[in-house]
Parts: sequence; structure tokens; C-alpha cells
Amino acid sequence: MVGPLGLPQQPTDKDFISCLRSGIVLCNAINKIQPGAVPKVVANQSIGTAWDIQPLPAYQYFENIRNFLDAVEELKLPSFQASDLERDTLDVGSAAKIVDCILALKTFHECQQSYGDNGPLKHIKSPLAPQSAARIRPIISSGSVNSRRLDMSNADKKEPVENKEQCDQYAVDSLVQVLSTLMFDSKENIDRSLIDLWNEGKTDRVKLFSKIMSNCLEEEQVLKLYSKSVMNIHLILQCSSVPLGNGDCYHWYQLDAQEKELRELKALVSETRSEFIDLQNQMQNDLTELGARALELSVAASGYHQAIKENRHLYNVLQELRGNIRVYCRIRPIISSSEKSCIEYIGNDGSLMVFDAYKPQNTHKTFQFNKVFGPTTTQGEVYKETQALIRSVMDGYNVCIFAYGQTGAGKTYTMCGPSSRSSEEMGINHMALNDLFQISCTREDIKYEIHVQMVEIYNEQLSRLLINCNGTLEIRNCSGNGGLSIPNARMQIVQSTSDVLNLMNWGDKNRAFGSTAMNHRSSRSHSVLTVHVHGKDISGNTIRSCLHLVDLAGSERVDKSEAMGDRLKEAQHINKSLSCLGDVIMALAQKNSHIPYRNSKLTQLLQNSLGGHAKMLMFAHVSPEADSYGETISTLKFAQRASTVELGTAHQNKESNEVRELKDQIDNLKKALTIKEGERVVQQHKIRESEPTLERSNQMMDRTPTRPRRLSIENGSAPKTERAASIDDRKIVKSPISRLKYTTENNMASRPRRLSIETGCVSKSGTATNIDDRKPVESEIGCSHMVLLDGSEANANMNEDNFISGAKFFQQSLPNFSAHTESRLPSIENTSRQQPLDQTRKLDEVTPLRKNTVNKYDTRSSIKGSIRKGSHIRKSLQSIGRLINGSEKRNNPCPIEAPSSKLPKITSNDVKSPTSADVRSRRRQSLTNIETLGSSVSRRSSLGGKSVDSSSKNLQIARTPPSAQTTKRWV
Ligand SMILES: Nc1ncnc2c1ncn2[C@@H]1O[C@H](COP(=O)(O)OP(=O)(O)OP(=O)(O)O)[C@@H](O)[C@H]1O
Repeated sequence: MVGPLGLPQQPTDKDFISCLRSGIVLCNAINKIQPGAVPKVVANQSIGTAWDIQPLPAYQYFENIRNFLDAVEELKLPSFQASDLERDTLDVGSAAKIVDCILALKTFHECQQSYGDNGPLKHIKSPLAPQSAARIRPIISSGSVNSRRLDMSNADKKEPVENKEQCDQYAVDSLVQVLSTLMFDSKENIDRSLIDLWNEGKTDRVKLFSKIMSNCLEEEQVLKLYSKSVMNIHLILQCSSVPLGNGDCYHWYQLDAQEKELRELKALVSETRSEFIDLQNQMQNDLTELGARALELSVAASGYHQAIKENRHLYNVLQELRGNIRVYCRIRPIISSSEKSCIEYIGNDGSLMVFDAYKPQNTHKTFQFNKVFGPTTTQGEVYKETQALIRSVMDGYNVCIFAYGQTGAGKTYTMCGPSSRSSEEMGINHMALNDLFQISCTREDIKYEIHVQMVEIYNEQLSRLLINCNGTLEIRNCSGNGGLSIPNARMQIVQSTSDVLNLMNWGDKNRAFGSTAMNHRSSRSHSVLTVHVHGKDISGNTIRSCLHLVDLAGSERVDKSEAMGDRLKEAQHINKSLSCLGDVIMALAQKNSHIPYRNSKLTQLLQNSLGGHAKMLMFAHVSPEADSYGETISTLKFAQRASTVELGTAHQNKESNEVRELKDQIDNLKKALTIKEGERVVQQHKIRESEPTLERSNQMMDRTPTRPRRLSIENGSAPKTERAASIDDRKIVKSPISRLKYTTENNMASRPRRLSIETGCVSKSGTATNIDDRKPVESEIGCSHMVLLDGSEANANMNEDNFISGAKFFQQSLPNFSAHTESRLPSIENTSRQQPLDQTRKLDEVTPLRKNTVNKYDTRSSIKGSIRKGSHIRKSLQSIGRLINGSEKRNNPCPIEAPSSKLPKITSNDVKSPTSADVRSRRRQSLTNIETLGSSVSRRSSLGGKSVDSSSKNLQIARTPPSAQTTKRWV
């Protein structure tokens, strides 16, 4: 294709290569086959015929060769390397590559000729092909030998070594050849003279190679490379040291190398193993040390937790002793995850920090409660913290739990659970009743009855939830009607959890719910679930308590809740009643004398819990969303204020058997007394008949009814109507003795006739007599004293201080004042508290004289005030003392003996010797702080008055009402 090349008939490889070295022939040929494949061919004019004379310098023809090779590669034909044309001493295979390439080019041309551009291309392998196989193949060694190794397989096969020298020489030559080839291929930084020397082949090539290397690289790198090369050479030499023949050399070499590698690997493994054992030991030690430290820390931590727990317990005990309202705060989870939270921190100790997420600077506020439940707290965890309180209902304590907070903050969720309840999400109401049932089952010695009431306050109207009925309900004072604050609401007995569940579902159905912008199922009423527990143990002791579970409706800003029409009206009622609750809490916290319970139905209903001796727990619910920051702050402030309210220690509503026996005894005494009254009337008739001068007064006495009103003081639970009757009686009918005084002796009218002391005598046979008969006290046995103010009205006006002081006086002054008399005090105390105010006022109008001593105590608030004032107590003690003095005076020196037929018979066995005057006066002195003047001085004078004998004027101011016999004498 390119014309004659000037080659001899049988050219050597060298001739052939030299002919092609300039690249001109090749470029022209490829341009013929693929026109324009090499756009510019560098031609040397002198080369023409003298190609075999002088090889062109590499840099001159390199351009042609490179262009040719690029064109070949573009045609995807087998290629060779430019360096293949550079050598005079051709390696085995290098010429083969060039031949392959030219043959492929020829075949390509032939295909082009026959089939056009898309014809099949069949490569023809050069006859030298076996020799052209790649002789250098990298062997990636493992372990410490990182050098490249030579794959000698082909060489070994083709040219088996014959002896050791030959093998050595061959190995070194091969290595040097390979390295130098690589060096020349890169053609960088190689001194031209060195290349020439190399080409001449006269110089020792190993040395020459070292020189080239040192020229090319830094010394250090050379050393490294050199040492690697030497190592390879050494390996090759090792290979050559074994008996040779038939290619065994290579295998031995491989075997040896592998053995060495194996040895190195083994050393490495043992080294690694020992290192591993060391590490293991070290780790073991570290772990032991860590364990010891962790133990230390855990001991410290458990101590810390114990201390925190104890602190909390003590704090709770303190709060309980002070009777504080317990306050738990619960934070609802954020409903929409994109919302910002205003909760900064929730402490384990009940602290809570909130901030305004829209103005984070300087808006952080901290609050402290008994406990704070975070958004992830489960219903069970909340109940666990409440359980102890709820369980105390079974021990006779009244408990009230109420949920307070903004609308949608989770009150109903806490109290009743979510609308679709599962067993884990049950609210406190359900769990509490469940628990109460469980306790009642475990306490076998007490028989419990559990009743449930469920009502709601909707728009300031109280209505039942357990029946569909529109009738209105009334709130009453608990203590007057067997513990029921809403007596006409339906009471449902419950015996199992399923009863409770049914009941609550029923109640929920009847409750008022509505949808607002803030909560799609918003409670529009306050719901109150009251659980009444009545227990009786085998010895007859009873407990009676109640648990109020209140789910308040949520406070709401009507602009936010978008309430209209009925919803707006509901919201106004809800907000008003909650603000009334706030007023009550505020008044309680400030210990005001007036607590505005009556301002709303809600506060009226909670009055017995807030104002009584119940245990109170408030759940303050907050929404964590930043939008609700304002409402959250006001809820938290309300809760904080509530936690400062001190209600006083809770009372246990337990009535022992003994108390009941005493009550029975009082009943018996009442009966006996009534009989005795009848006898007395008969007696008075007889007296009237025998003494006509007394006719008029006896007529008046006849009009006096039997004296049930005297008994009212003993029985706090006497029906109101009975008490009212006795009061009416009092207005119309005066004590016969008083009347006698009015009618017979004017100068005695000024006496404080309304104070008297009744002394009932209990004979051994158990019958009682009334001292109104004015029997001598010396003959009394087993005295039971009843202190009456103004005779029968005493129960309406009796001040608790007076009574208790008087009773104590009796206990000290009279050895037979039995313990059971004192145990009766609480019921009497209650009675005095329960008297309606208007009754007291009426009495005051009728009995102005009493005002000096009693009127200041006639309201409940003044009773409380008097408790605080020691001087009042002292005064009452003194007045009781004077009364006693009077009674003694009356009893002691009375010279007139009643006709034996008119007196109850008292046997000598029943009579106890009277307390001596000295002893009495000493006791009196100890109680009244008034010095006794001596046994010769009368008791009246010992209380600050003068001797009975000193003047008649003193008699006029004597405060002892005369006995019946004395009256008779005066008349
Ligand atoms: N702790 C909680 N975990 C999961 N969801 C809660 C929690 N508390 C409240 N929710 C959900 O928030 C929503 C509002 O709760 P809920 O109705 O109990 O609020 P509320 O305070 O009773 O509102 P309202 O006063 O308007 O009746 C309900 O969908 C309830 O399921």
C-alpha cells in the first residue's frame, strides 16, 4: 500500500522494526485504509532511503507513532506500545505485537474492501503470538512483602533454565528488563546518554538501571525502590538455588515464598493473639474497675434517690399535717407535632418551668407542686400517685379529687379516660372504684357497702346523670343527713367493676358535651361522681366516708373557642362558676372569716370538702402548646395558690362500738327521764292539793310539758323538727322554777335564771332521776351532769368552749364523772355547731340576759374566734365555776328535807360520801384561778363574791337558782 520499503528478502526483526520506527510507513498505510486517520505525518527528507542507516531520535518520530497508535485504537484494532519500536534488541513478543497490529490493519482493509465499513472483522493472529503473551503479571503479595512479583511462567515454560548461573542471570536480566521497560515507557527525566548506553548494551544493565533510578528519583525513594528490587532479585535467586530442571524452580520459589509468608503470618497471628490477650486482660481490669465505680455510684445514687423520696414523703406528711390541698400538675401531649411547646423543664421534685416560646427572653417562670406528670405519663402512673389518697376512703376519710384546667387540657381524659376506653387508659374514676372493690374484698373483717351518685352542674343547674330526669336537685349540708350533700340524687349500689363501667357509660351518655374550636368533645358541665362507703367491722365499729371525683368543665376564652349561642351561654356559666371557685380558694388561702361558698353551685357542692376535714387533691391540667401560654400561666397560678390552702388535718369518720353503746345509754336515760317527768307532774299535783297557797304556781307548773327539750343537748342527731319544737316550747313556757321566781319574789328576777345545772342521778339499777327535783346532792351516786344554758334552749346556744370547759370542770371536781361522758362531747359539740343561726337569734331576743355570757359565741365564726381567744375560755371556765359553786351552795346547806314520799328512794349502798368542801374549793381554785378564802367562807365568795352571811344585798346578786324546796319556802 505504501510502496517498496527497501527491506531485504528475509529481514530480521531488527530490520523490520527499524523500517517502521519513524512511523511514516505506518501513518501512510493507515491513512490509505482510513483517510485522514493521521492528519499530519512528520516526514524526514533524509530518511527516504536511509531508514536503515540512522535511527531517528525518539522525540522526532514519536509524534508519528503516537498518532498512528491513536488511530489504531480508534479503529479498535490490536495495538502495541511506542517503546516496542525503540529497541534494537527486541524482546520476545514485542515484534509480535507490531506484527499483530499490522495484520489486523490489513484484515480491516480487506474487510473494508469486501463488505464496506460494516463488514465483519476477523483478526489474524501473528505467528509470533505465543511469544507475545504478557510476560509481566503483578502478583499481589500479602503480609510484609509488598513488592510486585514477576510471573515467570511463560518464560519458564519456553525457556527452561539449565543451571544455577543461567537461572541467576536470567532472573536478574528479566527484572532489570521489566523495570527498565517501565522506565522507558514513562520517558520522563531520563538522561539521553543513559538511553544510548542502554541501547548499546555494553554497560552492566543493573548498574545502569541503578543510575537511571538515582537520576529519576530522590535518594530515599531510590533506596526504597532499590531495596524492593533487590528483594525481588533475592527471591529469584533463592529460587535458583534449588535443584533445577523441568520448571521446578518456579514451584520451589513459590513454595518457599508461601512458606515464608506462612511463617510471617503465623508470627503475626501469635503476635496478634498475644496482643489480643493483653487487651482482653486490660479490658477485664477496666471492666472490674468500672464495675466497682458503677457500684459506688449506684450506692450514692440510690442514697440520693432515697433522700429525695424521703424528702418528698416528709413534705407530703407536712402538707398532710397542715391539711394542705395537694396539687398535681399534668401536661397533655402536644397534639400537632409542628406546634412549639412552652414547657421548658419538668423536675422530679414537682418543679415545672414554662416560658413563652414566642418571646423566650425573660419569660421563664417556675412553679412548684406536689408532683408534675409529663406528656408521656400513663394513666396507670397517675393513678399510682393518687392511690394512697383514694384508699384512705376505706379507712373513713372523706376525699375530694378534682380536675381543673383550660378547655382541652385533658381533664376528662384524666378523670374518665378517653372516649374509646381500653383497660390501660381507664380514668381515675374507674380505677378508684376498682381499687375500692379490691380492698373491700381483701378486708374480710369489715363489710363494706359502696354506693355511687353521679350528678352534673350544667348552667348553674344541678341534675342527675344516672337517670333521665329533669327534676332539680338540692345541695344540703352533709352532716345533717347522713353524709349526703345531694340527698335526692339517685344512689346506686355497686358491687363489681362491671357495674361501675355500666354506670359511667350511662352517666357519660347523659352528660352535656359539645364541640368547640378548642376541643371537639368539650365537657359543657361540671360532673361530680360521689362514692359513698359504709363499712362495719365484726366488733360493730362503723366507718362512713365519701369520695368526690369532680371533672370540672374547662375555662375557655370565648374568642378562641368561637362559642356562639348556647355554647356561649354555657361558657359564661362555666367561667363564672370557676371564678367563684377561685374566690373561695383565695379566701381560704388568706384565711378570711367569710368564705363565699354560696356564690355558685359548684362551690356549694364542694363546701363540705373545702371547708371540712376532707383530704383534697387537685389536678391542674395544662396544654403545652405555645399558643396556650397565657391560659397555662393562669392555670398554674391558680394551682399554686390552691396549694397554699390549709384545711386542717383530715378527720376519720369512724364510730367505735363504745360510742354507740354510749348513745344507746343516752337513749335509755332519756326514756327514764321522761318517765320521771311524768312522776314529777303527778307529784306536783299532789303538792298543789296539799298546799292551796301554791295553787296558782302549781297551775303554771302543770302547763309545763314533759321535758324532751332538755334531752336535745344529749343527742346531736335529734330531728330538726323536734329541736324546733323544743325551741318554740321555750318561747312560750318557762321553767317552773323561773316562773316561781318571777311571781313570788321580785328581787330575785334579776338572777340569771337561764343558767342552771342539771344533775341526773343514776342508781345502781340504772334508772335516772333529774335534779330539777332538787334532791340533795349528797345522796347522789354515779352522777351524770348536764350543763344547760337557759334550760331547754341550751342545745341551741351552747358554746363548745363553755361546754367542754364545764365538762372538764366536772371531770375534775366530781370523781364519778365517767369517761364516757367526755366521749359524748363531740356529738354535743357538733350539735352546737349545727344550730341554725336564726334559731339562735330568736333566742337572743327572748333572753337578753344571756347575751352577756353567750351571745358572743352564737355564730360559728365567733366560735372559731373564741377558740383563738384564751380569755374567752377563761371566762367560760369562771362562769361554769360559778355555776358549780351555786349548785354546791344549793345542795349543801339546804336545811329542808323533802318529804320522803316525794323523793326517789336511794339506798345506803348507792350513796357516796360527798366531796369535802376543802377538796372542792381547791379544785375550783385550780380551774378558776380565783383564790379560795377558806372553808368557812362560802363558795360564792370564793369566786369573788362575798360571804353569804355578810349582807342581804349579796343575796340579791347570788346566781344560784333556788331549789324547789327553797322556792316553796320563799313563796
Ligand atoms: N394525657 C393525654 N394523653 C393523650 N391524649 C390526651 C391526654 N390528655 C388529653 N388528651 C386528648 O386531648 C383531647 C382533649 O382532652 P379532654 O377532652 O380530656 O380535655 P378537657 O380538659 O376535658 O376539655 P374540656 O374542658 O373542654 O372538656 C382529647 O382528645 C384527649 O384524648
